[in-house]
Amino acid sequence: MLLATRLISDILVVSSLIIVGFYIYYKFHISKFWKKKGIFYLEPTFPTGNIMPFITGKMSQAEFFRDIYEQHKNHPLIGIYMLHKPFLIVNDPDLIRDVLAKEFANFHDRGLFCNEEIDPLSGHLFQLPGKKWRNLRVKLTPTFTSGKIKQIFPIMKDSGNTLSAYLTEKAQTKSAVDIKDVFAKYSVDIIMSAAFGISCNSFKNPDNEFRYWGKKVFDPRPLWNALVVWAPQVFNLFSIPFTEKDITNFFLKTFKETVEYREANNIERKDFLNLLMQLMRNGYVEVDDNSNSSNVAKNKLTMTEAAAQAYVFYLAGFETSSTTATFCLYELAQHQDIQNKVREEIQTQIEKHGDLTYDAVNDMTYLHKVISETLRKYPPVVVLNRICTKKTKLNGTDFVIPKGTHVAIPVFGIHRDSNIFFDPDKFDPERFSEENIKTRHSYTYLPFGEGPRICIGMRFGLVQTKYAIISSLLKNKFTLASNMSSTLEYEEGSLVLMAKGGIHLTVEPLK
Ligand code: HEM
Repeated sequence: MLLATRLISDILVVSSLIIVGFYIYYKFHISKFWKKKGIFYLEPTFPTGNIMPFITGKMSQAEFFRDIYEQHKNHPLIGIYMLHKPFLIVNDPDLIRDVLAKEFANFHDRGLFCNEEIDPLSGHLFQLPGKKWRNLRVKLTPTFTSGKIKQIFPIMKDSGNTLSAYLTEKAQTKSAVDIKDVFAKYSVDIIMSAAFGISCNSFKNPDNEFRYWGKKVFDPRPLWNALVVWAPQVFNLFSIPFTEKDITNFFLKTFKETVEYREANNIERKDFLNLLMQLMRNGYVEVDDNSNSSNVAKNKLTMTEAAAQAYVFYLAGFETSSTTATFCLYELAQHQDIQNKVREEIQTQIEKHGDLTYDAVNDMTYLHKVISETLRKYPPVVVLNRICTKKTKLNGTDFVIPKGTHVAIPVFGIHRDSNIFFDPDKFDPERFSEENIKTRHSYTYLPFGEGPRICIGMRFGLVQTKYAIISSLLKNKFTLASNMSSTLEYEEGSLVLMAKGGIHLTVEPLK
């Protein structure tokens, strides 16, 4: 008994000493990093640095960075601490261009968790660093050409028709719909069909397992999501995967089964899965007819590597596009004049092209402005991340960014900056007229990121989002449901910008 008591008190003394030691180290060494560098910084608190509000889920990542940006935007650079790690927020558009493009060679990675051994699905384009990322990006780029997307377009049309039929039925009774849920069904159907070759039919079968896993992947996990971005070394340290085991098993199994089925039955279908199978078989994607690049055999993808890419198409493509379509319709429901103008353009282009073709969608220039403005006001990815891989002096500053420094670009804050976008809370598609675009620095509008690591699926995401809006508006009119406010709160623990409580709209047939 006496021995046990002594042991406990020894443990307490040792732990207290460790905590006090770490506190002193934090207070007098770690937290002095930015001060010593002469960079404007926010005073950290032990042990979480500056990120307490979103580790505890009190604030969304979007609002956290927007508030810092808004309060200190006169500083081109701001130093903050994520736990014990110094992070550099870059506010100035010229410096942002340096990080994302000019000095890309020193900022090519995002510094996120990636460990294919303990988490096989983490080995995808978004999270991979260095040479592995570069090689994969080269291989995957031909997957997203305009020609390839045109080939995949019929998959979008199928899902668009199902979406349209669903909304038309709801309109008969002038019902309120949770539009985020509706667009999530539409997007999951497209991406599961295009990347995994699976037909989900989420409208007829809302509880299908693909919807279930899709929801699970995006369940808000404030601490987990904060760690993967801001302190990914925690996962390596304890050998824990970021992706939950059952999610990994599900996606790997689904991918492998479809690949084996297609191979056994010699099935060729125009979709991403087919292109990933080409990368497994040959190491390259067959180029479009009109392209002059050559098909040179390169390293082939393994089944797991290819599955990780299908998974990232799902991850990066599903939530971003459905969120954009949701916010877009939310704004159109509040601006009937804009809604009518979009609908008129849709009808005109369908008449001109004789059908709702890929080219007709691309000719809808007003719709493009409307989606661009939606992505300005509600960028799904609120912060861009990079890590400095070689010490770099940024142009026009005396500051040398040390190797290993994490960099954050506060997209949401910049998009809502009244000095850049006058009256930023106003929804105004004309901000994206050719003349108005020319008046702005090109690095002040970053919904898809920029530079060599820009979103690879941008074209696909835009067409998918536009098709959702077209399918919704053709026969129906939308207004805000009675329980909806014209101001929104955002989900705290979410990786992408998401409205709290969903977005509810009333749908009725066009007169
Ligand atoms: C409206 C829809 C979308 C938005 C707003 C969006 C936004 C973004 C952003 C901001 C990035 C980071 C760029 C950077 O760090 O500079 C990104 C990267 C990426 N996106 Fe998208 N995205 C969308 C749709 C898609 C779709 C449909 C796919 C695939 C089917 C996709 C696949 C990816 C991938 C693989 C990356 C990582 C690229 C790399 O690191 O090389 N995205 N996206």
